Amino acid sequence: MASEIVRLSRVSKGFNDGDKYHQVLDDISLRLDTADTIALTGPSGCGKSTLLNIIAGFEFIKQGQLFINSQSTSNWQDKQWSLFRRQHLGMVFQQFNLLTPLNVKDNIAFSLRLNQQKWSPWCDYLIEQLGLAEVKNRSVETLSGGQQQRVAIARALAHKPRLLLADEPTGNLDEKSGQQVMTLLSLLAKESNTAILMVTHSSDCADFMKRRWHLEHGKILE
Ligand SMILES: Nc1ncnc2c1ncn2[C@@H]1O[C@H](COP(=O)(O)OP(=O)(O)OP(=O)(O)O)[C@@H](O)[C@H]1O
Repeated sequence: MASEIVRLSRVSKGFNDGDKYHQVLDDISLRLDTADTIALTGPSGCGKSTLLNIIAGFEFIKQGQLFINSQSTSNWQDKQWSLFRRQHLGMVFQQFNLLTPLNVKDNIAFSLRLNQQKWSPWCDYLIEQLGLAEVKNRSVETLSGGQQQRVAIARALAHKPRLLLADEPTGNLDEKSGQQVMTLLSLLAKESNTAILMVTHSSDCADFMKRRWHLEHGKILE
């Protein structure tokens, strides 16, 4: 049965822009469950990354409430946020944030170690499915952009997180590679029982997700 992973209740968020206040999210309520895969769309600058950053605990809210795994995060300190990120969250952001001197396997193993987890057959499966078997011992800095993107996906899914937050995960790929990555991402997330919230500007990529949230003028339309 689907259970709640993330719930926002009447959340507003804005930033000071010189002497003006720029409202980005306006009284938003939404809920994301275990079985969800959601494409987050909307024009540039509408607040998509801000919403992801709030859910990951990188941006804080003063108005409204954020619940993670049905617990209010209002009093969470850094320690609780980092525990949540390590145990339950996978992230693929526009900059892959890979550890460039390390090889593919060590990049994945490093993030597992942070969570006291060991290499498992699932990790070998991810490497194989994502077409990285032949380059697994190569330093990630010698890989192409598309290969690095796939390493970032493998690393994000290695600990079978409850939720994957992805910000334009196919942004640097050509259309065909983008479609391949989306097919794999959807398949692997399903196998690891991981929900997805994915920012995308591509309607084709959005079609891989079951639901769509469109963010505009601070509001979400489903
Ligand atoms: N830390 C910050 N300080 C000030 N303004 C910010 C901050 N973060 C985001 N903003 C502003 O909030 C608005 C929303 O930014 P955000 O990056 O969330 O948009 P986006 O929808 O992800 O854009 P894009 O599709 O271009 O990546 C923008 O006007 C941006 O300048």
